[in-house]
Amino acid sequence: MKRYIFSASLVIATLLVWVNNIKLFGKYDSNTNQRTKALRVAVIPNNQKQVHHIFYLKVHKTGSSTVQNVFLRYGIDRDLTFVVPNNSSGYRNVISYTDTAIPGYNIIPLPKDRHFEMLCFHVIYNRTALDKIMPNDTKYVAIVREPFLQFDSTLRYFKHVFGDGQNVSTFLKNPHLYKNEDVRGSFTNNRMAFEFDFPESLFRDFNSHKTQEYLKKLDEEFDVVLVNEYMEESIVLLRRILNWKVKDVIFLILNKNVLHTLDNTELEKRQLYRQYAKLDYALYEFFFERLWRQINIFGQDIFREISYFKSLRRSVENFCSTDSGPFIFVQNSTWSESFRVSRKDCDDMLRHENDYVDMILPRQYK
Ligand SMILES: Nc1ncnc2c1ncn2[C@@H]1O[C@H](COP(=O)(O)OS(=O)(=O)O)[C@@H](OP(=O)(O)O)[C@H]1O
Repeated sequence: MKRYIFSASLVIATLLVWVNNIKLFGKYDSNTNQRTKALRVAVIPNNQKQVHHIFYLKVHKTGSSTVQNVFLRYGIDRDLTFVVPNNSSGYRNVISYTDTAIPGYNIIPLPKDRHFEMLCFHVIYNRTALDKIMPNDTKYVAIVREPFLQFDSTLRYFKHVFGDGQNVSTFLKNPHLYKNEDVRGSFTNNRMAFEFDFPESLFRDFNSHKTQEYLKKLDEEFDVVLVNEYMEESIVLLRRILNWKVKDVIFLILNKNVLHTLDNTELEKRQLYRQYAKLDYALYEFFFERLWRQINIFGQDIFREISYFKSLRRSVENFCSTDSGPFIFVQNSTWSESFRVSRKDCDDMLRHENDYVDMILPRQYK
């Protein structure tokens, strides 16, 4: 009888683990019957080394500067070698608005006896080209934002080009009448998808099947895609996958635009934009869903870390925006040893990327 109960319990336990795995690990690649890369990378042993090889796709108007600052701080502190723009874009902090990174064309050549470790300036993704400059074990990270908010942020940022937003509905009703249709030069034609290097034919002629095929490729190639609306959740996931310390990933919000264009025509504009920016919506929805699948792999503990991180960030934001002493002391926790956040840390978190370029250049190319 005892043996029967034991065997029955074992069967039930096995079934529970199996069901739980399906729930936690979610999607299986139908071709290989394997978990997709994003879900594999999330299961890392605790004793793994910190990741130093990173490509970060800094997608425009998604909160990308806030996250870039985390990479710049980390890389500078450890003297990592950055891929740096050579100013051919006209900007010191932009590799290219239209192309991927190409040595001798838009990036400064590799310093002697070093290899590139981090790329975090604006550039267009292209895996074949990036494989030529980044190490094989590079983690690929990117960021997306709810498409209409990304579009609205773009319009406000480039107000000198787009005006005060009055003509947006007219444009969205007939986008093909505008030169915006040339996807390479455009900041409003599915810009996020363009930066992710979606095939150009899909911008002219949307095809759901081909879009999903391309998303499958991105799913295999990117380790973490952060979602602006869940920034803290995304950053905690990133910290775990890179095996970095809590202090490394604290951030202050950068590049906030206080202007607002959202008004009583917003609903109409949203509907028109969804019709127009099909690639951006497909991209966002895909990685939104994937973010939560990845987070869930870590179980309840990651949710505790997220709420700890949110409250820590509030304290840091408060400290950095007031005149309240030279540092705050952060007690040790399940996720971190104790550490201090100093006035210098606040300055580092707020420093503009151009100032980081000025710090990187003399170190790498002395
Ligand atoms: N942490 C966090 N969470 C949510 N949103 C954030 C965050 N950090 C920056 N932002 C918002 O992102 C917008 C700026 O994006 P980028 O830094 O990518 O702009 S840029 O392309 O580098 O110019 C800009 O959006 P708008 O204010 O709507 O224009 C920022 O407010």
